[in-house]
Amino acid sequence: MTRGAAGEGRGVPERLLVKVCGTTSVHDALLSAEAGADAIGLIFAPGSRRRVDVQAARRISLSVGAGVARVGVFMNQPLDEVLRTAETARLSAVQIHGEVSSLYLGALACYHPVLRVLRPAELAGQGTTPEGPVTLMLDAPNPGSGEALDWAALRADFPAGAWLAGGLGPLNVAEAVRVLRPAAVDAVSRLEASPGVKDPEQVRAFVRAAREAHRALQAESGSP
Ligand SMILES: O=C(O)c1ccccc1NCC(=O)[C@H](O)[C@H](O)COP(=O)(O)O
Repeated sequence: MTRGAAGEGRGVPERLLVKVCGTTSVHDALLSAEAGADAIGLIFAPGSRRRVDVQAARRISLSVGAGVARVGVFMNQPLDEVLRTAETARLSAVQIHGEVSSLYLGALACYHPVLRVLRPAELAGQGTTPEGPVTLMLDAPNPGSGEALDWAALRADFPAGAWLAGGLGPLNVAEAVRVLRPAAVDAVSRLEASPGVKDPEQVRAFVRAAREAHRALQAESGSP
């Protein structure tokens, strides 16, 4: 991955990962996998309309196999709950929202790759997302709300190597990729027919638009 200081002369990442979040069924997991997604998100955060139970998540994870990353999404949940869920649901990474300590993140990172979610107001001064098991991810203040961020305003502070979420969909992902050059894009609301149920056309169009945008950036910059 090409990295650099936040904002300054950011390169084009070698790969753009695409994550389709809020998967609640084997049917939708296979749809995302067939559309070419690199990762699916399984939400365990309390109160989410897309929350999935651990046994259903396990069936979903096993259905897509090792070729698609299974990211468990948690919000202010105890460490032992996250670790037990990750094991039972066969997660390959955990995404952590909310107020947690660096000790908590460090302990989790001993066992699983961690996506640490930040809101726009927390971005300043983060620098580059660190090499290693904790990767930064920018999301809207109200996750899963479909609210898009002001990418141009965040450009100077967006850490190289970070993931991007927040109101992304087939119609705007190309612009977000062009402005912020994230290492990965993640979406849920704009890919749904109803909460927790995917719209196949939107999922396919999102993956396609993200890939095309990344290819165009690579071509422009002369990267292979
Ligand atoms: O989607 C939810 O219901 C949710 C609830 C609580 C914590 C996280 C949640 N979603 C996490 C995601 O990774 C979403 O894909 C991300 O917030 C983007 O959502 P959207 O803006 O709706 O595309």
